[in-house]
Amino acid sequence: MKILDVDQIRQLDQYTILNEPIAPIQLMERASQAFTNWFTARFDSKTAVKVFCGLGNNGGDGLAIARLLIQAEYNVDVFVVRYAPRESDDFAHNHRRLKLLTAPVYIENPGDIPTLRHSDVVIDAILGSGISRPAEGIVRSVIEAINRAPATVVSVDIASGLHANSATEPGEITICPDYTITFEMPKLAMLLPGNAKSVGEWHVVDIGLHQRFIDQSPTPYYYTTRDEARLLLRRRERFSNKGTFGHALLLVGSYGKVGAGVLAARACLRSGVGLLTVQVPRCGYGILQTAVPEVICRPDVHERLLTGPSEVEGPALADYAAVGIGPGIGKAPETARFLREVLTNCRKPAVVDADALNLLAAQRDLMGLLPENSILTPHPKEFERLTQRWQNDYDKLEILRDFAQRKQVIVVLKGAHTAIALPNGDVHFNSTGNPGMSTGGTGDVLTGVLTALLAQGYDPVEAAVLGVFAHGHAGDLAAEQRGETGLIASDVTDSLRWSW
Ligand SMILES: NC(=O)C1=CN([C@@H]2O[C@H](COP(=O)(O)OP(=O)(O)OC[C@H]3O[C@@H](n4cnc5c(N)ncnc54)[C@H](O)[C@@H]3O)[C@@H](O)[C@H]2O)[C@@H](O)CC1
Ligand SMILES: Nc1ncnc2c1ncn2[C@@H]1O[C@H](COP(=O)(O)OP(=O)(O)O)[C@@H](O)[C@H]1O
Ligand SMILES: [K+]
Repeated sequence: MKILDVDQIRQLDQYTILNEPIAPIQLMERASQAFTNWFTARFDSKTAVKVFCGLGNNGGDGLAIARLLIQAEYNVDVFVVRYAPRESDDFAHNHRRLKLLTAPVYIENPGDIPTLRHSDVVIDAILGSGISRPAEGIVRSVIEAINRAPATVVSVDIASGLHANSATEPGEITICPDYTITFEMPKLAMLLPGNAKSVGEWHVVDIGLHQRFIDQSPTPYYYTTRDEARLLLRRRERFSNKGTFGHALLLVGSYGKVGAGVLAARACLRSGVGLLTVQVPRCGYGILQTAVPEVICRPDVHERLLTGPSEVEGPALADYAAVGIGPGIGKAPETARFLREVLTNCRKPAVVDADALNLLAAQRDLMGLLPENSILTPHPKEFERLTQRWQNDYDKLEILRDFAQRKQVIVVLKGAHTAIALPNGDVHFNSTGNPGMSTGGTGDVLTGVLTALLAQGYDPVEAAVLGVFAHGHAGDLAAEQRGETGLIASDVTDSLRWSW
């Protein structure tokens, strides 16, 4: 799904109005109905609803929502924050209609702000995507009062005060909602960690904006939907054999971190690889053979480190269908030398994770050896080591896009809504995963998943988008079974389903 910016969404509204065609007020009605459908499914009609409206179209939505809820026999109070003399045409239209049912209360001074109770549900329709300056004066006072109150808060389209696709500067205030119900597509702001409090749990509701305009609109930002991820999945052919699904090589582990290798290996096997060889330091031999009997184990000649040579013969590096390197390998100079050798000899895109990334950060010339379209999977700290500090999430996104383009690699920047930056500058945000996955070893599982997809011949871009989605989906299934708190990395592997 594309993520468009505010200007594009405004043009999309206009295009829909002209080409569907639909009257602007009808489009507002459709958006308000979509919000109301979500709201009535979530809160019953005994709920005390307090709708706070601004004077633009977001406020117009609020007035229409209030009318629809009154018609559905909810108990609704409406407040209009009168911060300016002018109101939008569609606000005025909905104001006239609402006044036939109820009298809104006008808030012009802080003394006009009502007291909110724990049982109240606030609908925040003060400012929407049209915000063009920080919230000040009475708007600020109302936002502060709502944030202080114990009530549940649901924002219409976007939390009042939050910018949809640019940074909220220090000192700016936003509503901190429990929920955001946004129209048609997520806004970039909703995918960035710094805005977590200004977004809450968010849901997209479809308001039928014109698909042709969306298709034609250029954007570097995408959000992976379940349907899109499903389309990437390949079926296993009836007359296949293990050769069909590739022979992968994982280079993993060091003394004390052999478990990282076990996690990556199990996830690789659960992701459909045909055959898997795992090279671990000699101390990991017994562990790996016991924990994962399905793999071919190549013990390194070194007892504790990965250094390269093994007594066990195997294919040349270039003959493996895919190579994954990093989980648990440590940062010893011997391992750094081996990494250099691997990157020099590996002609196919590789998966590079964890300490392999830290070694790249320490010896930047190694980056020049990365095979084109390799998949790097840093968490934010590892990415910072590879690049530089950033000022805010938007700055980070630019650094991310620039890095992927300059190095011609795929960067999977992990976290909630993992951002996958492609060599062409596009960024795909993931839609699956949960905070239960913030636990040691889940990243190692992802390395195994991605290596398996490359070995099966998935194009690296598709492998990254699909693998990250499937890994998060498995995390969500695991959390359903055990809850988030008790979730461990092996649960993610055990929940890999490859269907959704
Ligand atoms: N395609 C869509 O997504 C649709 C959007 N609609 C609604 O329209 C909203 C956008 O409407 P508008 O463009 O009128 O924007 P807003 O409702 O956000 O209002 C902006 C108005 O307030 C002023 N303003 C900007 N920043 C301010 C501040 N800090 N303090 C006080 N006033 C400020 C602006 O000059 C403008 O007049 C969306 O968020 C959504 O709720 C729906 O009605 C219809 C369809
Ligand atoms: N809050 C979260 N929401 C969704 N996914 C998360 C969250 N926290 C962590 N994850 C996922 O869990 C994995 C953690 O990887 P990483 O930090 O490398 O862990 P480790 O190095 O211990 O294996 C990543 O895939 C990341 O996207
Ligand atoms: K709002």
